[in-house]
Amino acid sequence: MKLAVIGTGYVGLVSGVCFAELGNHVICVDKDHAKVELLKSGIVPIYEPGLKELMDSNTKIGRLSFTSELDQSVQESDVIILAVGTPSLPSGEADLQYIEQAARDISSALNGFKTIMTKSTVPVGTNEKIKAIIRSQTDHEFEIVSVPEFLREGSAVRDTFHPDRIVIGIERKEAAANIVELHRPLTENIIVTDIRSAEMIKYASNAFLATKISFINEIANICEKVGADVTKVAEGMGYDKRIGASFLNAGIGYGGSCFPKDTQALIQIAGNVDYDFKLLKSVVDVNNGQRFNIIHKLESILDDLYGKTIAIWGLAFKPDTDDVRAAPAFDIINSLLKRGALVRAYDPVATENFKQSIQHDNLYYSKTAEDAARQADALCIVTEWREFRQLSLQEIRSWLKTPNLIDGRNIYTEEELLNTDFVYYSVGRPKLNNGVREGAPILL
Ligand SMILES: NC(=O)c1ccc[n+]([C@@H]2O[C@H](COP(=O)([O-])OP(=O)(O)OC[C@H]3O[C@@H](n4cnc5c(N)ncnc54)[C@H](O)[C@@H]3O)[C@@H](O)[C@H]2O)c1
Ligand SMILES: O=c1ccn([C@@H]2O[C@H](COP(=O)(O)OP(=O)(O)O[C@H]3O[C@H](CO)[C@@H](O)[C@H](O)[C@H]3O)[C@@H](O)[C@H]2O)c(=O)[nH]1
Repeated sequence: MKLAVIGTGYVGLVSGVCFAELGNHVICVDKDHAKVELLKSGIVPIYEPGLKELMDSNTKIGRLSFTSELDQSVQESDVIILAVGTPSLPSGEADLQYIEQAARDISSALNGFKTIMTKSTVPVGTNEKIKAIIRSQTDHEFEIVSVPEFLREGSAVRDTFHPDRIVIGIERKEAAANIVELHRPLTENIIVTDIRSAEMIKYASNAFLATKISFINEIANICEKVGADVTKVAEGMGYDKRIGASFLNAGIGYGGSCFPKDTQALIQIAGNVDYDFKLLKSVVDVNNGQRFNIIHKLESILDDLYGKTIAIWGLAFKPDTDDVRAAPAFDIINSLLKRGALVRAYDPVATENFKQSIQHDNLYYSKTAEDAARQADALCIVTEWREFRQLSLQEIRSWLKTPNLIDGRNIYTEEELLNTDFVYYSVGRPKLNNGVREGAPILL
């Protein structure tokens, strides 16, 4: 099949490359000329494991190309895939300006029947708007299909080749054949439904996953007070197939370009039809507070943070990505700077992106984990990069001025802390002091 992918961000680029790998001819289009030039010269503008190799091999054999010329790409393709951004407006609603512009751009280029497939996450009713925009500008026939994307950053290539399901929302089920065929090599789990339900499946899925995270984080906060261990609690819950073990990792809360924006957007979608989505509002509230537990824990050890040196390991919103959109590290670092702390931050790949948003006299970006930790009064683990896990606690101890470790992602076990002199705070597990549990009240 011949495909044009509009928007070469995390979703568009990964989808384009993977569809090419499946044997389709793919033209990736972006209005960002600098990005297109990078892609043309073989440089992947994002960090995503496994993407570069597939991009290179498919470009080489001529199945994959990059351009800013939308008209020609649309005219040469059977299926047009919309993968432009839908960020949040200040109100929390999804900003549809990019997708509406892309719809206008496509409509003026149409030269015959096309299938227009929306992968961007869009509020219920948006595909109908897209249809109306295109209909108002062309007499050519076209079919609108909503195929929401469920990939995760950091494992986007793997997720694209092994999706749990493909959701296809379409007005006339009989028109779905080519889109089913396009996705058939990926999974047997293909659900064909109406467009509004497809749009809602995407928001409901993200909102549910966000709810799981806030739920376990609240359980973790209670565990800290009653002397229980949330990792054991989650394990015990997870064996119940109705609950499931995934997405029960307690920590500093969710970030990224999807959960924060999509939960807000769903609250707005509900609000627009006079429905007060109380549960989801609480999920967001819990998440917004969770990251500050790191600050409270630091203050409980160091008291006043003014003039203290705090090392931050991890700036990306999760490991294996350079994406810092809505990363909890922003709030944590800003809060430390506000208290007069000196911050030494390190991330294996996301530093450059992070730097573009915060520069401050008291914020130093280190080139190594060791450099960030040197002579620090405390070390905070904000993102669970594998690199951090591979360092020995003895080594880390030798770099720090005082052995204070705040593990926001529970990367160490209690056993590993035995025989060390760390003051160790994690999330939802008892505080350890010199390897010994401290402060857990005994419940009778
Ligand atoms: N990032 C994810 O993990 C993920 C996963 C699932 C769904 N989504 C959804 O997919 C959509 C895209 O997300 P993303 O993270 O890939 O966005 P992104 O910001 O990384 O990329 C969007 C790209 O679209 C380009 N663009 C915008 N308007 C254009 C136009 N008119 N013509 C050509 N190019 C245009 C931009 O220049 C940019 O390169 C969003 O709706 C998002 O919610 C994202
Ligand atoms: O048990 C968990 C799992 C995740 N997180 C956090 O949740 C956020 C999101 O993580 P993840 O879902 O792995 O990454 P995303 O790339 O944001 O992917 C989510 O958002 C995408 C965009 O809509 C969807 O396509 C994916 O299905 C959905 O998982 C990150 O900050 C994680 O640290 C936790 O705190 N605990």
